[in-house]
Amino acid sequence: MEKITVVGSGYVGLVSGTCFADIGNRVICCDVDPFKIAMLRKGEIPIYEPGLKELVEKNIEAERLFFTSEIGDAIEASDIIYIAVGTPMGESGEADMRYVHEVARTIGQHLNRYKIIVNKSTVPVGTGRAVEQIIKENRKNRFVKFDVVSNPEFLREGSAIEDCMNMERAVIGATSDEAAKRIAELHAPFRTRIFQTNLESAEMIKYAANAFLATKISFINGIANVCERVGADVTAVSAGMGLDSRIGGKFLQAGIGYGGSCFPKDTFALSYIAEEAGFDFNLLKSVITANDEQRFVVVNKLREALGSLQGKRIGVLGLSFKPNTDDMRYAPSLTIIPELVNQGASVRAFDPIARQAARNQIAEYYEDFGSIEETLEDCDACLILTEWSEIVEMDLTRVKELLKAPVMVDGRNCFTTQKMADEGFNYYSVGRPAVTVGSIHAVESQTLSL
Ligand SMILES: NC(=O)C1=CN([C@@H]2O[C@H](COP(=O)(O)OP(=O)(O)OC[C@H]3O[C@@H](n4cnc5c(N)ncnc54)[C@H](O)[C@@H]3O)[C@@H](O)[C@H]2O)C=CC1
Ligand SMILES: O=C(O)[C@H]1O[C@H](OP(=O)(O)OP(=O)(O)OC[C@H]2O[C@@H](n3ccc(=O)[nH]c3=O)[C@H](O)[C@@H]2O)[C@H](O)[C@@H](O)[C@@H]1O
Repeated sequence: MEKITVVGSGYVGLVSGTCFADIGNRVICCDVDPFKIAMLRKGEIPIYEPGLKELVEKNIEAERLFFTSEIGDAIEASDIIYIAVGTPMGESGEADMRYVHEVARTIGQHLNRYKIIVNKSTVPVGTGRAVEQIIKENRKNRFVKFDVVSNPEFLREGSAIEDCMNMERAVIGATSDEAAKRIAELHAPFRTRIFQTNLESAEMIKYAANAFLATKISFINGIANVCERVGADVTAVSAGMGLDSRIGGKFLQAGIGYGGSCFPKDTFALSYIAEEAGFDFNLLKSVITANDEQRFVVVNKLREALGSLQGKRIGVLGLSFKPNTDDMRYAPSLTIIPELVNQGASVRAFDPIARQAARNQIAEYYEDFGSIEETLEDCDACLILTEWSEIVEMDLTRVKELLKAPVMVDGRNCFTTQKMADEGFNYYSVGRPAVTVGSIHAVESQTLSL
């Protein structure tokens, strides 16, 4: 059993802190936001993440998980301090390090005995060393020792607990072998692979992994754009490519580009890091530009389907950047909906969970509805932006009755073209031939084992 304090009770701090408690440690999650802490103490969860509420409640009850805004006291009471505060995008695309540095100062001021300081936030190379320096400058007793470890987080929103409990690997970079060993042992109940390296490489692995995944997405979106023009089907192309184990089938889903709290900011941050280091990372810059442009693919398809958007009413289904989260950070809907309005359309929109979060950001651009039925009534077209299960499983016959004409633009390729042809839709998806009522469709692709 380790005594752990997690500083920052946002997405990562709360999920990882709860998971550390669940495997038998005593964990104090703290935050500068007193309202967040007050909510958490009552078992109320400030974010939408499947299974998190139950796990928090279980560990509060078991007296393994605690919440406080007395950060100094929490640090003094623990032996391992995780830093899990935000590193948002700064003005020039760089990671804004002010919160990490502030926490390092607080840790220095409360370093009452040996501690291991572990950085979980996504940070530029050199941050571990900077944290070490800040703690040294702020500690009251220069004989009190400490180590700094980089242990980046790889969870995904929407499947965060599953990702944490069954992590594919834990990356650990440390200033001492003993500290690395102790953090590796902390991960033993997760039965995961440990990859130990130096501080700098551990910090870089996180950016490299996110940038590579973002590259895969922009690449397949580029292939999708070619597929449409030459009569190929990107879902078949991804499936066929993915059968090669050197490529792998994951993160090859074409659509409206990546969003969320991390890929957009981390690709910018890595591009900035490269530039500062004297390397013009053109490939990564193109990934970012391609992603920005991909948003507008669905707007163009709506124009293709409807002629002009002037005076048209569009029913948008899904607002969050992906299903199973209410996170609206860099969600494609934030760009697409205002563009529809700029082009003269009026927008009605529905999201099963992110309604409030979306309203906080772009309320002036659309009318918000509580169901798919209300949203689509009398619309000229339906536009899918997030593949929530409610949306993928909706009754298409009913959708057709609600719309003025059976026009659907699908930014997430939720349905097969065959199904939409059978249902009688004019269906425009990403990287696949458009379906128009009465058109003939080829047999779906399949893998045969001989
Ligand atoms: N959200 C995600 O899915 C993932 C995020 N990450 C990385 O983890 C880090 C944290 O991300 P999120 O949890 O999404 O951020 P978040 O914005 O949800 O939470 C950050 C929390 O830190 C608190 N905070 C700020 N300054 C503080 C201070 N001085 N003392 C105590 N608390 C303080 C804030 O009040 C906030 O509650 C970022 O570097 C992010 O890139 C890594 C993997 C996944
Ligand atoms: O550093 C982070 O914060 C996290 O960023 C991503 O996780 P997350 O942003 O929660 O979500 P993903 O499932 O990776 O999806 C990101 C975006 O890419 C899009 N995407 C994903 C996969 C795909 O094939 N195609 C595609 O367009 C999604 O719709 C979404 O907008 C990474 O997957 C995590 O490993 C990482 O820890």
